[in-house]
Amino acid sequence: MPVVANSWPAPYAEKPIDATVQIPASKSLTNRYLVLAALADGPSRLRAPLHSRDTFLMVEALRSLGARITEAEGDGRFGPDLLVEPIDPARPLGDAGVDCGLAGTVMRFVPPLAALCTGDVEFDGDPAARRRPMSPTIDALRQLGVAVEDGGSGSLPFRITGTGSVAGGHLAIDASASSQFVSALLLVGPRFRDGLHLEHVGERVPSLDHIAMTVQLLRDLGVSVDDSRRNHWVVSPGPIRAFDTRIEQDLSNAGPFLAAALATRGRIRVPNWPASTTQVGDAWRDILPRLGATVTLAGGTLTVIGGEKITGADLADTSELAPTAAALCALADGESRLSGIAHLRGHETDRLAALVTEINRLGGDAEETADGLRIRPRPLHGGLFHSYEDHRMATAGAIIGLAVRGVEVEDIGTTAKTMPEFPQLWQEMYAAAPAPSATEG
Ligand SMILES: O=C(O)C1=C[C@@H](OP(=O)(O)O)[C@@H](O)[C@H](O)C1
Ligand SMILES: C=C(OP(=O)(O)O)C(=O)O
Repeated sequence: MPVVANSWPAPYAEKPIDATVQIPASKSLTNRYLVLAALADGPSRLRAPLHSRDTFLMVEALRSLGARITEAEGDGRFGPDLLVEPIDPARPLGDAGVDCGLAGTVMRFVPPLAALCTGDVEFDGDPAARRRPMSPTIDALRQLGVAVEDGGSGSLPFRITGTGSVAGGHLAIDASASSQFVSALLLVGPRFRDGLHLEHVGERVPSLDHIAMTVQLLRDLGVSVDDSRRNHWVVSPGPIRAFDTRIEQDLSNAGPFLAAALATRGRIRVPNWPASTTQVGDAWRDILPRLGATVTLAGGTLTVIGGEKITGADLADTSELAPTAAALCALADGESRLSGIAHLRGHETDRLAALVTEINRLGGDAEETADGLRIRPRPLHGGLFHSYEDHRMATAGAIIGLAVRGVEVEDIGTTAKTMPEFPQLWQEMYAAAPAPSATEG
């Protein structure tokens, strides 16, 4: 029986798990392609896209700005394809409202798009969304001559009044709190009259891989982007080509499943691993061997085999992979340092504080550093792992629960943000493990 309401007893693996898993599509790719389709020069199709809370919120946001989005039967295991007819910036909006939920991609990517429309758009989100950094977006739009009413808060909620066009040109922002401030403006930049020369001023920009993904997608759709100068991005004005594309599975969300190989000394296979990709989750191929796993990519299948033990490691710039990596480090037999992730304090929750609190609650030894975490080995025990409305905290708890008896994860349903199927897929993976023998456990 669960120890508290709304808690999920994490499956504990008596034996090594040996399973093949299929992961739903990438949130970052799906939501970028949705925005690009809404701005494209004709109708587009997303094949096998992600269907999760964050993509649902994006679809609804784009519909409220006038995009027509419908479903069509496809061959994806996790839901239908999406057909998108672009927005017409000249068509006046009625009273439009955008619910951002807790989705960074919605709260950062949609406002510049609303600025291109004609009319008022009200933005709000979950209570936790009001705590996420937004002022670079608000400042950027004002620099571009767009009216934004935020009551002086610099955060959600706010209202944008679009006039149907944005001149664009040079724009300086501080994107040190999130790469999404850069990606958001680049995605819309080709539709500004003069294009966009975006300059970052401030501490270093985090999650650069996500900006590289944005640049690559724009180029793939015929947009000229010059990113040859550090902290400068120049986007030429011009059309965004309509497309018909298949969305890769989410390699970041593959992480918790791959981690199961390390946590249980097992073996996990993920087929259809892309041969080349812009997803940050491809970095699992570098990270997991440093934690003691053997990783091979052959015939399009990534295979991860857990070692006898998880080794500690120094891992830099793990971005959204950090909570998964931290869960493994909490199970390691050596010290680990995760650096370059100070900005995780502004994610779904303050992830550095949350990880330290929850790992230590289970008996672990984790502490915050200026820009990350230090985790030392100490035996863990069962208990309640809080998820803070954060999908990656919930999956971190599930990973620890594989190796530590009696872990319960509070609100596993929060995984619906990017992977509503998580509890089912986790159970399927677990059920694929050899049954425990009568003499053990
Ligand atoms: O553009 C994107 O799709 C994302 C960018 C990153 O944001 P930050 O730069 O805030 O880390 C990442 O952590 C987030 O999960 C998704
Ligand atoms: C930081 C994340 O999400 P968001 O897109 O809401 O920023 C994440 O998924 O780890």
